[in-house]
Amino acid sequence: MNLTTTMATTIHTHTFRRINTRPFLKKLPKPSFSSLSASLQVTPEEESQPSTTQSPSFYPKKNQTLELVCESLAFKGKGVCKVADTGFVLMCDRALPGERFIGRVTRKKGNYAEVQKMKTISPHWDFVNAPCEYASYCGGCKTQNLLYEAQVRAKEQQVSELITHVGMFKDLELSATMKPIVPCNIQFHYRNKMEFSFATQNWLPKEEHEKQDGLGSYALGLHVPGFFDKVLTIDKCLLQSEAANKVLAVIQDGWRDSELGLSPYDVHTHAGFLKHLMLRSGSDVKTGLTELMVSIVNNVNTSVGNTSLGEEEYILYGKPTITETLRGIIFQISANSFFQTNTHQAEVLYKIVEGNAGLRGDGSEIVLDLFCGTGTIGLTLARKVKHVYGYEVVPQAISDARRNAEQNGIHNATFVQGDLNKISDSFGTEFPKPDIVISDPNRPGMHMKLIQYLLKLRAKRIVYVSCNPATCARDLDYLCHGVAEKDIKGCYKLRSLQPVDMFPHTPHIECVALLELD
Ligand SMILES: C[S@@+](CC[C@H](N)C(=O)[O-])C[C@H]1O[C@@H](n2cnc3c(N)ncnc32)[C@H](O)[C@@H]1O
Repeated sequence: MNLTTTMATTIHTHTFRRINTRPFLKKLPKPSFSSLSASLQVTPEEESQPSTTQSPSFYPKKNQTLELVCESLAFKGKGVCKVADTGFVLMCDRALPGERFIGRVTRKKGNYAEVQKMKTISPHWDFVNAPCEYASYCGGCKTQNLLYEAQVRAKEQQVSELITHVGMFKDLELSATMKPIVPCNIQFHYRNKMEFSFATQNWLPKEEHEKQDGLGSYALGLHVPGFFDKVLTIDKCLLQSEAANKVLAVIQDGWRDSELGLSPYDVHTHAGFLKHLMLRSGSDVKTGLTELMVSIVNNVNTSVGNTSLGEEEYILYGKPTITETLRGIIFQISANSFFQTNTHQAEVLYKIVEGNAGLRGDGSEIVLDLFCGTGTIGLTLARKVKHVYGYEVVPQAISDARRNAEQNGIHNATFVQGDLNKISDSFGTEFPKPDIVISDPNRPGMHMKLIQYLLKLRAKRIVYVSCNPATCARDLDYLCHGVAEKDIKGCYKLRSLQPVDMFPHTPHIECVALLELD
């Protein structure tokens, strides 16, 4: 039978306290990427050693080996190398700023090529030993052996480049608006949710073959980057809590037991039963209990895609939700609902959002909370405003948001389920004109229809929270400069742009942008 199952296990653990990030920021040196001049040596395919020939009209051949120096990190954490004379760009996974290495050209794309790292000649400037034994292969963390201060500098640099080149905000305009990145004071065990995949084949790096012998052919772990069918078995992830690691270890010990008859899902044949394991941790403020298993949820997913959550949910043990506390508000979250995965840094993020919202605090303003999830941002603002209207596509998240409002005694918040990519012309007639719009879309950013709606609405302030600086730059460009091909004029001014690091050791970057009517 092609029934595939996602098992979601939720556990209780500690809530982190918010820590002042300012003192750390002062210590961060300014980005210094421009001080490194990229060097590149070209090797003809037939020669085994890299040569020192440089061509001004360089265009690499597939399989060509090159000596390269990584200049900076691009979106998704790939290292950027450039040909000195022509600026031709080569992208290399796991190359870090300052690292000199031999790379092989694997793919040519329009105006850049992809390179695979073969051998490091000299390490990058800020090398540190990665504490995780899987760091060299796992797709979760890619920059663990880059000093954390250098990681955040690289992220800040990326945001600045995207907003200049994609967002078309000029350097001068940007220097007045872009703020230094807010780092994350907790750099390990910060994730309250991790998703692992089951697979029929356990991928092992060559040197690990012997060491891990005996694990069998099945795998439960994280995907090897770039391969939808290769999973690296791991029994401990340094990004999740120690409690979640204990649960993972127990499951690793037992799930291959043939008597249980739980075979992993096979992405090629679509046979098998277990597809994903999601571990979520929360905090129980009432009991203060930690490391308590509160629920096991079986989520049935009949799609053959890689989505982890499907159509039906069965509570196998315990409660349907876990509890989390943010900015003094208690949230109940069900397995299908989005919740910020770094609770500690979500506190920091939401404080920035509130600061940007610039609420008068006299209870007179209307807030529109787009992509509201379980209502987290709207509910943290509700006590200062007249009314919050939240929109979200996932029905369970809307039920959670309504229940969260009720349980926290908040009666001035309305949550509506709806797809913001498919808004009708009448969207917005059901609520009064908002003074402040909060928009927190997922990675694809905002649909053009929504952008057009916002440009017509002309709320005095938009706070745009983004987990993808590329689509954030695009949407800010539309809102501020308009969309020429559609003859739409922009009407906002970018007042501030604040990158926030929510995910140390990974390429992900969060940003909060403040737009005000021009
Ligand atoms: C980055 S999360 C933000 C959630 C919330 N603001 C928070 O901080 O917890 C993005 C949310 O947008 C929702 N979403 C994604 N696509 C959507 C769409 N087309 N229409 C409405 N909501 C959508 C997701 O389900 C998710 O809850």
